[in-house]
Amino acid sequence: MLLVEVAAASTAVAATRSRLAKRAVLTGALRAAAADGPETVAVVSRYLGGELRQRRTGLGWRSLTLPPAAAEPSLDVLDVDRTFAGMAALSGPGSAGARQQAADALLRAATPDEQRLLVGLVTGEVRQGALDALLLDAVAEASGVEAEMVRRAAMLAGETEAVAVAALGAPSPDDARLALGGFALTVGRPVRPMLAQSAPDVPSAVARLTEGGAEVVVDTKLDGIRIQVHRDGDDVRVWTRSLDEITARVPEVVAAVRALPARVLVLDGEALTLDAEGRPRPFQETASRSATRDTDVAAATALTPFFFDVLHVDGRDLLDAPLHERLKVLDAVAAPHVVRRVVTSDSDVAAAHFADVVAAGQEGVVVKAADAPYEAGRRGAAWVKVKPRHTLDLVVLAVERGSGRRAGVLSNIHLGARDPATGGFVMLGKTFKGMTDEMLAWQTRRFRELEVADDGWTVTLRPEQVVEIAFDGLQRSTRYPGGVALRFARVLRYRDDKTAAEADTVDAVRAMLT
Ligand SMILES: Nc1ncnc2c1ncn2[C@@H]1O[C@H](COP(=O)(O)OP(=O)(O)OP(=O)(O)O)[C@@H](O)[C@H]1O
Repeated sequence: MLLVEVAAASTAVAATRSRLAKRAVLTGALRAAAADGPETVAVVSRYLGGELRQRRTGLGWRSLTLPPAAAEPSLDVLDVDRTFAGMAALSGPGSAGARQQAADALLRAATPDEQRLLVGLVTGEVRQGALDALLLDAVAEASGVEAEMVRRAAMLAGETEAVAVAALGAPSPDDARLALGGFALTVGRPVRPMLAQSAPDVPSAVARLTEGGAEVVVDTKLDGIRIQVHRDGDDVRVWTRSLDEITARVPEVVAAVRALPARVLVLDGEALTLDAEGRPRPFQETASRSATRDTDVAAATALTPFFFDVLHVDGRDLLDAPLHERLKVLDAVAAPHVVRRVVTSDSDVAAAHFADVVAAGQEGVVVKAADAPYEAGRRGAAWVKVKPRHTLDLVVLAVERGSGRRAGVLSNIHLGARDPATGGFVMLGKTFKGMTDEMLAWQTRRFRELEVADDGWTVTLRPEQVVEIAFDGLQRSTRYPGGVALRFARVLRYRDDKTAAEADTVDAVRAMLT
């Protein structure tokens, strides 16, 4: 299959706002790929989702200067994939130059449309969560199976490519169903974590879940890093929320799980650093601890794992078991490391637990439907988080140079919410508050990597860096284009475990304006 067909599909998807039209284009492209065989489906499903198959190519987007484009399309998708694989495999002296040459040759052979696609793939610009969801629907349509089956398989596989290959490679819809049914939870292969919706306070969270007097689980929300731990005998591996493996960096988590009384286990939880009294230390410490490879720092700030869910134990898959059953198993296998919770249908009891945990320095609670299964990868209705302070995950659109004490660093950041209607971002305000010296140094480096323009005062960025912002309230605004602005916005932390596609939307922000 020619790359130009994928480029045309990608342009057509971006050009329409209709989900149906987008899905039809993706379905057509996937069918064309399927006619060429599984290798082509593998590459095309990645490219349509906006990413390369290679996690890292070593190519920096800044080094991509566009040579003149080719007049006629000639590139085959499999050749393009091989070229990127070659670049990724280069190492040692001279590899940067060789990579550059290979990129230049590839871009020279590409038409303008193809160049746009290739640059988008290298920079990650076209990648979006919404696109992945659409792509899965297109896989379902192209293979004639139910969308729900495809989604479930993708969550269990932790990726779309393998699922597209399995579904589209099957000779009939029944065979495709069979192939998709084969994606089970596999110990050693992480699944996408279940996510939570939010509610402004405990009574509304409880009310959402207790219709008919049902009980809810009110779990302590710990402010650490999400961990998914798989154990198979003595082999223990740990992944983050974004499914990056961090096993080597968290030996204390590995040791704690090895000491539990089960041979095979998949646990979901949070790791954090505690002080001598057992109160959580500031999140920044947990974050820098889990990112470091420095053994001195690691020894000084040990991480403690806490678990709030179990997905598998000794041959038994628990994804479809109701939460109350999973928690019984969790208590039996992970007792010393289980998150504190109450089970109730009484909103006052839930609110009292919330007050207790916040007083103890924890972040809030997650209220969960006791009878719900584990919905891997879904921000479903069964988990609702409540925090005492307002926060939003926004995207940094630009940054201004600091002055005075901050001369020489990039300081005041422009904050944007995602606008699903346009695929762009809407500015909600600026802030230079809440940044530690360490954060200022980090962001000055980071924002230079994302720079697209610099007028001498403001540096415009590629909208990729997610930042978690605390604020005191919202106000209507004529100054900002979304009609809404943040009051007293301050930086809590940079979120490297989230992509811009996962940032909060301007609609969600407007809905908070009451
Ligand atoms: N007891 C708990 N149950 C579920 N999630 C918990 C719990 N304690 C802490 N968490 C964290 O809260 C998050 C749930 O919120 P959500 O799914 O919206 O993810 P998030 O966007 O990373 O949230 P946040 O920024 O609020 O931590 C989980 O990803 C997990 O890291």
